Amino acid sequence: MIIVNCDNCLGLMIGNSRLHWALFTGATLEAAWDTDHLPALVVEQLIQSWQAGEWKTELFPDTQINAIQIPNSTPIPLYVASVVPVQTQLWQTYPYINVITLDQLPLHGLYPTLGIDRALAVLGAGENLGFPVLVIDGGTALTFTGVDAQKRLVGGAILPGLRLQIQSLTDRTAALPKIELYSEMPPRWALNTVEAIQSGVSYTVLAGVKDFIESWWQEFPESKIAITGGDRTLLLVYLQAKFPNIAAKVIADPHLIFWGMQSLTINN
Ligand SMILES: Nc1ncnc2c1ncn2[C@@H]1O[C@H](COP(=O)(O)OP(=O)(O)O)[C@@H](O)[C@H]1O
Ligand SMILES: CC(C)(COP(=O)(O)O)[C@@H](O)C(=O)NCCC(=O)O
Ligand SMILES: [K+]
Repeated sequence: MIIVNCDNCLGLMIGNSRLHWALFTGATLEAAWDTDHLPALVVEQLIQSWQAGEWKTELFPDTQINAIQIPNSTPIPLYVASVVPVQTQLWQTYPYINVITLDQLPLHGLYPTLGIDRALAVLGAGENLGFPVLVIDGGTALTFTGVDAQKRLVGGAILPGLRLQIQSLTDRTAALPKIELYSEMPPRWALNTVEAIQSGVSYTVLAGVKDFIESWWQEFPESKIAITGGDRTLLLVYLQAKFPNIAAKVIADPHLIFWGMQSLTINN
């Protein structure tokens, strides 16, 4: 297991849609924000500044980090977890990078190709809420990841996330338009194309989520369930609309991956 030792350090989770950033001071999560994947030139600029101990917060306009006064000082340590190897590559020239890998986590029974985002999120959820725990991550992919009381991976599942489902219909059909999902459950029996897509995606995903949760509770009746990722709020609103009793027991938390990183810090 690695020990993350930091006064001021950056955490970076590289997802398939976006970058997820965190500023830690010791074991405290001071700020978290998301950006798009960055062009190589911007990455170069950041690397050079951080090496000189300068934060370059102006490169993250309109994000939480701009509200924080951080003194420039020594080179800034960067802890990276990534499920996108070409994006990881961009940061590899930074001398103060630490790439977090599965073997560094205090979890058992992980299979070698498991996503580090899933492992960190389920670790973070378990450290905060207790084990066993099930994590639902509504990201580019929608994933379920469950760990038992002994911190052993029980298993999980992967399906296309909400945006990806809609996008794949638009991309691979002639007649289906580009649409957005609304923050409310649409009517099930649609009478137009837009609502038909909205209905199809939201009702089937919701039925799947409910089924995975109920199945998990059959094995682990006392287990906490946490939901994270860019679609967590939408999924929870859908769940509240159709299955309020289940929704009431699902805990939404955008920072599970960073709680996982935080649990590795020396000050923790
Ligand atoms: N600015 C955004 N860019 C991309 N996805 C977004 C954005 N805001 C909300 N989302 C939603 O978040 C989901 C992606 O979740 P996210 O956790 O960012 O993915 P990843 O961790 O794979 O990068 C998409 O399905 C989309 O519906
Ligand atoms: C399933 C994922 C694509 C999810 O990535 P994300 O949606 O968070 O960008 C990622 O966790 C991954 O690449 N996993 C490797 C395969 C596995 O977990 O079994
Ligand atoms: K994710």
